[in-house]
Amino acid sequence: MASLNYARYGKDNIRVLHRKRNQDGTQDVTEMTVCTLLEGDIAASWTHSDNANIVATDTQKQTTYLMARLHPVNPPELFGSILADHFLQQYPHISVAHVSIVVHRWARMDVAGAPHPHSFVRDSDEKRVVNVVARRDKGISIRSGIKGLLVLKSTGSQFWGFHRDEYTRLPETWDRILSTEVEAGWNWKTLPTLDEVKKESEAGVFDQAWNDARKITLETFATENSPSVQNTMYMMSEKILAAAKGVETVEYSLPNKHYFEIDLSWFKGLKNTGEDAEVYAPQSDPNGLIQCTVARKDVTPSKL
Ligand SMILES: O=c1[nH]c(=O)c2[nH]c(=O)[nH]c2[nH]1
Repeated sequence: MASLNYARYGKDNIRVLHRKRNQDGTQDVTEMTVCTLLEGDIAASWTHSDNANIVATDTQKQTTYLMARLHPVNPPELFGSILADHFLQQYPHISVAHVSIVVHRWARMDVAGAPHPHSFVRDSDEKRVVNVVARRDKGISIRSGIKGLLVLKSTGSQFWGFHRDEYTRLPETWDRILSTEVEAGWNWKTLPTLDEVKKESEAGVFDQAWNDARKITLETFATENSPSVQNTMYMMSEKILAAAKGVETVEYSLPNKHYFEIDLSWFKGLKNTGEDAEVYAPQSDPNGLIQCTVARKDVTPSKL
């Protein structure tokens, strides 16, 4: 005998572009990729070929388009909560609704020195991401984040004092290139209702936290003389917790994208290592991968 231990289903890669016409004649665009996943009294579809309780994934897609037409799409934390809450309100047999949103960058173009009213450029692969989980009678949990923010510093990074034994080859360094593709997330205190999410949204806390987290990430990366990726990400996390009061935990996942020095001394004794290093070999793989979850002192981290 078998039993269905866990099931959820939905529509992934729902692509939406929203155009907003402003009173002053300018327009805004928001492009996002949405994933919806539902849980609840749905097992019979798997176990007994009974689809009566299945809200078709196509319906979930149509609902996503409709909600984007009927409600604000910004901030994504609010839109995700509206969509997730709708699934719980509309379908009593659905107990948990997951909505993930990836927002793609469209930065307003500067043309002849002025912001253009309706033209945009994809200036980076960086994404703003949001994961919303609405649980019936248990509130709305939101994780906000940044993905794909590629950064590099050509000095101001060290790595020394690490454990050494007969397996160690890596020399200590007091000056190296540091590069990473930032993946950062911050988990909000669970909000009891959609109205509470709306209040937070109207107070601007989600956009403020995203701006602060991005600024903190970039400024800490640039200005700290980093002793390790580990320490740098901890500094960033501490600052985000200080800046965003409604955030309970901060997570970072940072690949260490290595740039190796190249010994060129075989050519007439040419110096290209240590203080003389100018030409480096970027490495695509393997890469270090450093991760952490940082909580306020009074909150027990859930994933450590
Ligand atoms: O910042 C770093 N942390 C490490 O754990 C590590 N390991 C390594 O080889 N280089 C680095 N750099």
